[in-house]
Amino acid sequence: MSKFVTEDTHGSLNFQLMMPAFSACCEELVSRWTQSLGSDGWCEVDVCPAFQTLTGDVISRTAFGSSYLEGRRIFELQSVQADRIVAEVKKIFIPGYMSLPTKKNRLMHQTNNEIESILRGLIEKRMQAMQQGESTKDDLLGLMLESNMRETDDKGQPILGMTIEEVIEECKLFYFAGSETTSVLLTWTMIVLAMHPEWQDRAREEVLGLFAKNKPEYDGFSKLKTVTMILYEVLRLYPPAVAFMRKTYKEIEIGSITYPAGVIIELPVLLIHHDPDIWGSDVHEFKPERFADGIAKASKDPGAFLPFGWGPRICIGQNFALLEAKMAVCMILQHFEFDLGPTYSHVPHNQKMLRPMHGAQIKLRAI
Ligand code: HEM
Repeated sequence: MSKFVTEDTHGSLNFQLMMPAFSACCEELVSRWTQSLGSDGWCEVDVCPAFQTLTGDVISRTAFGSSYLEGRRIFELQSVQADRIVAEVKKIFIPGYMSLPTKKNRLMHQTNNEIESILRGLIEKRMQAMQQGESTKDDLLGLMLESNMRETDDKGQPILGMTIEEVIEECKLFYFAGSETTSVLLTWTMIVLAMHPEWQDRAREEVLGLFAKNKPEYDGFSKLKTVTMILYEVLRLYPPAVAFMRKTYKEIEIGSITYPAGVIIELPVLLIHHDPDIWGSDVHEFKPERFADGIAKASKDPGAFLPFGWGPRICIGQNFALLEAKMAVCMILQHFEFDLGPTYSHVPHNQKMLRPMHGAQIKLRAI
């Protein structure tokens, strides 16, 4: 469980302060794509890696402020590490195997050490700057360290605040949980809007009506009705996390079945999101209008929309992710119109997360 967000700092994240980080990263993306346009005004990009860079940069900037370039390396290493873990999970599970000194396990250990040493360096630098009164606490790292330093100041040692080890774990968790998920959401949004030009036009009309070609403002985001409906419908059809698991800690009855303690139960989000008894016979169609009156009224069961999980472990980054996604969608719609590339084939595939198996080739044209 995330210690940082569940204890005293919960709620002190000021999203408005994060808007410059969101818009700076999105501006870089728009400018990279603009530079790729050919003489005919079009370019084709695989948006999967482009959005991975974008969301990694966003976490980097919001977590580490001006040190975000150093944070980028952590993101690359975490991504490699996640691929290795997924490959291991697919094998037959032998208890204790991961601790054996195999070549792969040694490599994973080395990568982990590298990630931790970059984080430790960033943290030490920041702590020194904070002690000298030079640094702000506007980013996630600053907030976490402030919690750490406050407790060490008052009591001489970190009792209730976060220890450095916990800050490191928290940074790793944010990278892991926050960047791949949001990049997958953006990837499917581009694909679906390329497949449904009528919704692309409606969304662009809304964005231009609110912001014209200016930088999107925080206050305007709450007025984005069409874009919000589109993002929800994308999260319903293509939830990045297709399932989540829980372990019973005591005997429990669910439905008419009694489970003993220690049983792992999987909640199949993808299946629930595609159940015609809950969503209606048009369940497989892209119909953002089902969210016109909000999430609770979109289906027969108000609790059936689960892209961010549910209960005490629900995603703590959901507002962050939706704001980031809105910023990216708005800026892309302001600058480009887009179609599917000729090589795109629609094969949703669950590898770590629900992704397009053969990439997301999109043709863009500046407007
Ligand atoms: C579209 C984007 C996202 C999706 C679909 C998503 C989905 C989820 C889901 C399903 C869970 C619950 C897992 C479980 O119950 O076992 C979760 C947890 C979590 N998410 Fe997200 N997430 C997204 C973005 C983010 C972002 C941007 C951040 C951070 C900035 C983040 C941070 C976390 C953390 C720290 C947890 C663990 C919470 C805890 O256990 O206390 N997520 N996310």
